[in-house]
Amino acid sequence: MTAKRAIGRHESLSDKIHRHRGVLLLISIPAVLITLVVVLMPGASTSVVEEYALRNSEGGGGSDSRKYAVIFDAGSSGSRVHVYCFDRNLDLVPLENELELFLQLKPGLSAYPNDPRQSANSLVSLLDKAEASVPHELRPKTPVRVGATAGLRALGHEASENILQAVRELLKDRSRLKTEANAVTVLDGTQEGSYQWVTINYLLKTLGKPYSETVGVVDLGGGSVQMAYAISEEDAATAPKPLQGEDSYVREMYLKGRKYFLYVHSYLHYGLLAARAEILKVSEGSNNPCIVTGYDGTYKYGGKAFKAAASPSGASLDECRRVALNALKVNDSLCTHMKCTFGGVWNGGGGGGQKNMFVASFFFDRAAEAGFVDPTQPVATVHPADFEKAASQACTMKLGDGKTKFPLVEEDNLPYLCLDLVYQYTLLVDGFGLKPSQTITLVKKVKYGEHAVEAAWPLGSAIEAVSSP
Ligand SMILES: O=c1[nH]cnc2c1ncn2[C@@H]1O[C@H](COP(=O)(O)OP(=O)(O)O)[C@@H](O)[C@H]1O
Ligand SMILES: [Ca+2]
Repeated sequence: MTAKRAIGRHESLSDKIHRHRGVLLLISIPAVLITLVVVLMPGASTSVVEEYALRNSEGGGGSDSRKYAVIFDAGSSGSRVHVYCFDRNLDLVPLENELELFLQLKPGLSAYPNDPRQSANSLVSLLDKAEASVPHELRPKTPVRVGATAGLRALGHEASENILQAVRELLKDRSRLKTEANAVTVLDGTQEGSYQWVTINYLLKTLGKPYSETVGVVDLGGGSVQMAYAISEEDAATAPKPLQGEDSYVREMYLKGRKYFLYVHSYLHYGLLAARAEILKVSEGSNNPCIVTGYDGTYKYGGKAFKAAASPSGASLDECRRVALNALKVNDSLCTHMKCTFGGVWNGGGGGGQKNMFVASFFFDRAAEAGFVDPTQPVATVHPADFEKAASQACTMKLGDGKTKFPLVEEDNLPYLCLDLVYQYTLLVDGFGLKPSQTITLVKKVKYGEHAVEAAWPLGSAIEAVSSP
């Protein structure tokens, strides 16, 4: 019975084919022609092969779920690019051997205040290499962002806008990457601080946990310094209202299913290189107790020159501390809030989110140069007091002995080693109110699986870029 029905169906199918052979011929001729064109056209056949190769190289996972992001960090002292690749769970996946492509060069965009085109062109080599690391067919889907920080902030609106416009044109002319609206901007300081907080907590896998289990961050750049940490909803409700033109103290963020209230503040002109100028301004053209004994020169910052000369009696830790406190404006009479850091800025109220502090950028670099952390390790556990201890040695040395006493310090930094270390100690203890004995983590990179990723704000920006629809 079954066999009979099958035969019957076979017969009727061939009958049908026979009856409709004219229509079938009409359909099949264009189909064959289209197939021939697709296979023979050079462009089309290349893309078919490339997609196949990509799928194979990814072990069958498919490229569809992978998202790349290219983020430029246009910092005050240099430009850098980071390329990240995320899987569909928003976990980082390796590009080649590392979890990110990271390239950097000096100087930054703000070194060309009067030549926007040259400023933008300084990014060309970074752009070309970053783009080349993104698979061909994913480039038009891959967001590229350029975030400029303190260097362009300090240049003022017109000069910085001209440079950003030249960067937008460079991306349009030279790149196939996707530029969203507002992809090329000066980040405001609170944005920069919150991206840094997201970066570190993402890499530590503390995102999604209660706020008191997250870590706080300090990022000491060349031009500005940021602090960010999560606070309770109740503390957020009591945050002082920002004055007109100021950034608000609290950002609400929704991450991994949890709402966070992030205290964040950025201090323009208090990055390490800018703070040198502030400290030299205090002694206004005369000798300065922070300058290493035996040095007499000028310090250039932001297009201005400052006299940087040691006093005949040499540098002094105590006197340098006084000058640093003066430059920081650690002065309670400025504070109209319950408790301030410095310059009249609210301190955020402290709490569990500030218990563990991850302190990045120049804090790590100077500690490594001064020799009390290992530069080959991604993180180091120290205490603010370690900066004071190193400062007491730097402030009593003679310039001529610098190279033997501190062999890792870059030559240009030697005259300023006492100043830098005193400033860093003063910033942590008198500025941010940390105890000298508190354990803090100096961080250059954060381990993520077998790899380590740069502890810098661009990852936070990349996560936002690939999460938005
Ligand atoms: O990706 C990074 N990884 C580690 N350190 C970084 C990275 N980007 C910047 N830094 C640190 O920041 C310092 C310079 O700050 P930057 O030029 O970004 O100033 P800004 O943040 O005030 O604009 C560098 O010397 C370095 O210590
Ligand atoms: Ca920076």
